[in-house]
Amino acid sequence: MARLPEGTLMQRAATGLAAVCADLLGRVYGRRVVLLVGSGDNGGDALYAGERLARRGAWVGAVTAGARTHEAGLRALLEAGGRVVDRSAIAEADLIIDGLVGIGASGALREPYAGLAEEANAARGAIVAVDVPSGVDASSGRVAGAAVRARVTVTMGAYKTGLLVDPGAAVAGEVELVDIGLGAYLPDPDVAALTANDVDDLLPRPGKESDKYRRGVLGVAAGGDVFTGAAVLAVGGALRGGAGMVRYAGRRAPADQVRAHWPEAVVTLLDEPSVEHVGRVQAWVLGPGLGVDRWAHELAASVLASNVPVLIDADGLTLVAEDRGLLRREAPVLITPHAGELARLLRADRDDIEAARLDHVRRAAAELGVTVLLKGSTTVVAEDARPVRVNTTGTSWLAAGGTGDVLSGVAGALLAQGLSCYDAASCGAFLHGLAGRLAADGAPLAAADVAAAVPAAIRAVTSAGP
Ligand SMILES: NC(=O)C1=CN([C@@H]2O[C@H](COP(=O)(O)OP(=O)(O)OC[C@H]3O[C@@H](n4cnc5c(N)ncnc54)[C@H](OP(=O)(O)O)[C@@H]3O)[C@@H](O)[C@H]2O)[C@@H](O)CC1
Ligand SMILES: [K+]
Repeated sequence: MARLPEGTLMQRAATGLAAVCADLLGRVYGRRVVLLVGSGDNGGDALYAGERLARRGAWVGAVTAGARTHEAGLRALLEAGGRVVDRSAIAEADLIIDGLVGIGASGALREPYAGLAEEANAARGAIVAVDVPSGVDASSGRVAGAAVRARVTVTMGAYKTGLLVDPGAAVAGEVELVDIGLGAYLPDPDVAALTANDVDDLLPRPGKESDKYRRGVLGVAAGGDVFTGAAVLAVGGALRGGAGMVRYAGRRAPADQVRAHWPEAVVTLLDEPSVEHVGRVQAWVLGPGLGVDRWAHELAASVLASNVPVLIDADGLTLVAEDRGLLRREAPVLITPHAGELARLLRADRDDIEAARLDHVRRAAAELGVTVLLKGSTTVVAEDARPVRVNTTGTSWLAAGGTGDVLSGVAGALLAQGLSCYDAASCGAFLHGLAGRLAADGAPLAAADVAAAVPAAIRAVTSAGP
């Protein structure tokens, strides 16, 4: 293992932390920044970030809470013009950096840490927590006593479970990950998250020799007489997600709608509930708006009898919840339930799933032997023996009808282009969440807008650069 010079990781952490603070302040020069500094390296991160802000002209004061203080960090802050102050400075700060404790903490915050956390919460300045909000247990999200309530948490190297699970998640605010270049050396964490660069690396690109077949053909078995729109949205997501070609197979009403909206799609009108004569595809999306009648059940059985990966969503999930035997197949399966659909599949209680999403998504992957993308306020992807991938993009505006159908199309297109279920699900969720943010831009969105914004999301991750 290559060794990094001592302190390199902390310097990278501090640089990322200072950049987020500067963004939040807008103008750094002349602003008042107070550092809450505990006795460990979490305090060291805060001191070095304070040094950087002081060099840019901020007034920076450190409130030291422990019996010891990170010596080199304190020296750097003082040399840059910062100072040690008493706790009365907290109330006047424009920005408070919480470097009391990070992953080295154990149990409820002791004094004077707990009191400092309460004073920071009561102050007018925005709080940026270093690594985790002090008072939150990094490995579980448990809060045993006082805890800092952060506007933003800047976390180092990897997402900590405690930032993703309530009550920790509720006080973490927006979570920003700083890549400190540790990835390869960290022990396999049990949760992980893709960055824009990761998605850029994973996304398939058409090469010179690509034709529409080689780029990947996606079959879509969706839509019924009642929900024709679901088929239109899933096909739209698939076309924007980069499928070389989309074959739609279904009944008259949705087939007419798909044809009208997407002349690019190849539409097969099904007389029988079978996809045997639809032509070759590299993957299927099964279920959005399909219905749950006998015909839909037979069509599901026909799709699942194929030897290519299948993404199952919506009514498709109701069908397999009633007949789990359908999931017994050789080729991979990706399911994309929300909590209610997962509750039916696991014969569990919906509220229990909402309260412990990580546990349930892991359980579903292990018990059903499939890859699981659990939709919700935080979308998570699980596959047996892999870390759960937590999606960091997205917006609450995405809680709108039809957005799930678009996600099915996008993730299905990635499956058809050769990504594994695990990568297709997590890249699909990332792009869909980003497309949602771009489409919403602070206002309500319609599902079709999300599909339309997928290419912009792909351009955004491609141009993010290393
Ligand atoms: N790992 C890495 O690669 C990198 C890590 N980095 C950073 O280092 C952080 C981890 O630093 P760490 O290990 O020094 O522990 P940390 O969280 O500062 O706290 C430990 C101190 O807190 C105290 N304390 C404990 N419990 C307490 C309580 N309930 N109430 C009050 N006090 C309590 C305890 O003090 P003691 O009891 O010994 O007096 C102990 O000394 C990490 O979160 C990240 O920010 C980055 O620089 C990048 C690279
Ligand atoms: K902290």
